[in-house]
Amino acid sequence: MIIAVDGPAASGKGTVARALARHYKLPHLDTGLLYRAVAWGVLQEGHDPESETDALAACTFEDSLLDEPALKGEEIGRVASIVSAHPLVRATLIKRQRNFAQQPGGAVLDGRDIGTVIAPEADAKLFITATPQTRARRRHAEMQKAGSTMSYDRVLTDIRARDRRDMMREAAPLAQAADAYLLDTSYLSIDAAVQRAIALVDGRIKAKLAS
Ligand SMILES: Nc1ncnc2c1ncn2[C@@H]1O[C@H](COP(=O)(O)OP(=O)(O)O)[C@@H](O)[C@H]1O
Ligand SMILES: Nc1ccn([C@@H]2O[C@H](COP(=O)(O)OP(=O)(O)O)[C@@H](O)[C@H]2O)c(=O)n1
Repeated sequence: MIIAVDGPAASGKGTVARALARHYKLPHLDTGLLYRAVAWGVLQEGHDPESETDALAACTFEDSLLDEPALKGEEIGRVASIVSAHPLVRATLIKRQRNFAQQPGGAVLDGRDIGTVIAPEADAKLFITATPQTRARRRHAEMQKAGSTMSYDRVLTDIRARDRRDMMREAAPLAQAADAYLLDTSYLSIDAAVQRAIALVDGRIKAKLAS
């Protein structure tokens, strides 16, 4: 079974995807980490994220880089959204994601284009969302815990800028697949969001078995 989980920054898609993977005993891939790894490589070299050639040169990296805690930073997320708009960067990272999705037994993947491009054949697709203010509050709390002093207003501005960039780009923009369930987590606790996601996936499995 392949489960595709997409959505904007700090919507809770990673939290839901990890919980689904645990529940259905499936491997999970946070595909945002791949773009973050490219961003990391570009910054390490002092290269320009707006340059497709520079970004492409950072697409070859060891899997171990994905465990690097520094990839989680907000600045890396911002640069990831710049490098991820380059079509050749996306094309280079596609195979890795498709191989993961198509492994025997299935997988859960979360990102921006899983239901639309990476695994359009997924058995269940969720599009997780929340208001920009809710997402900024969550990201701000996370950052404060990690020692950041960035203001809530700045986090909100950055989230809106990232939404715009991810939705407006030509290559695989952030979009809800036509057959994805929309799950708005703005007013749901983590537990409630996870229970709702499991119910939606169970419903999809039952419908598939019955058809
Ligand atoms: N429904 C929710 N209610 C409150 N906090 C949440 C909820 N879902 C996720 N969070 C918190 O918000 C932050 C961002 O969640 P995460 O799953 O990493 O988002 P994403 O993967 O979409 O960027 C985390 O600190 C997470 O614990
Ligand atoms: N499948 C994906 C995943 C991430 N990305 C890009 O990578 C950036 C970082 O993604 P992420 O999922 O790690 O970011 P958060 O939602 O966790 O903040 C996003 O802003 C997207 O521009 C993408 O283009 N396609």
